[in-house]
Amino acid sequence: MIILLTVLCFFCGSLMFSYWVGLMIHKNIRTIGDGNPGAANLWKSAGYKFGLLGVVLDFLKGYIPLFFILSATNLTNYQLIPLALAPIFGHAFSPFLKCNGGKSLAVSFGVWSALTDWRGALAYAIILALLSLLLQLMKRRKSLTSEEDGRNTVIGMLLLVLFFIYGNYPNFIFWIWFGNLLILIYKNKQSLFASTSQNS
Ligand SMILES: O=P(O)(O)OC[C@H](O)CO
Repeated sequence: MIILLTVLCFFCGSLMFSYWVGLMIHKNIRTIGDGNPGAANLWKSAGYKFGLLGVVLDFLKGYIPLFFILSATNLTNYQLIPLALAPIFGHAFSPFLKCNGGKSLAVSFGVWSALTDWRGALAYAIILALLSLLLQLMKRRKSLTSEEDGRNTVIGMLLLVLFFIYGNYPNFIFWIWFGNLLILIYKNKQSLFASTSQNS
């Protein structure tokens, strides 16, 4: 059953809603900004209404499968590890985009919301907001580059472990966190290793 559910979760994550919503309104978001097929580029190319739609859909494809699995099954903690990582992996390596999917930020929020009763996702959102604010103050400008956003995404996930340690979360949460971190590092590798001088 775990294999079947993992495949189902992977399939949910691989549904590239932001990209497809863009195509429906004749926008190829892969040609916008950093080319990521996520909600931010949908927002940039089609405005906030479509951007929010992309955020919600990409969030729900992580939240809904995990929510139902947690509600309807009695799987043990460690059995949840592949199930939780599958939607994140599905978005990052979507077969619908020839395994070249998105950065998996929105779907990660969905997964953590379901897994931690919103707490982990809220903590991650606060960490990201603080990191962005700090960088904006340091740089004395309003918007961050996509490289800076990418770096914040990874640093924020790294710092999220402090919340899980403080909250005495069980071990399997740390394995999911570690898998999520590795996927984010891989998907943001260009931002992480880009020269800072290029962006300043
Ligand atoms: O990480 P993704 O692919 O869900 O995209 C979300 C945002 O567009 C990233 O800034």
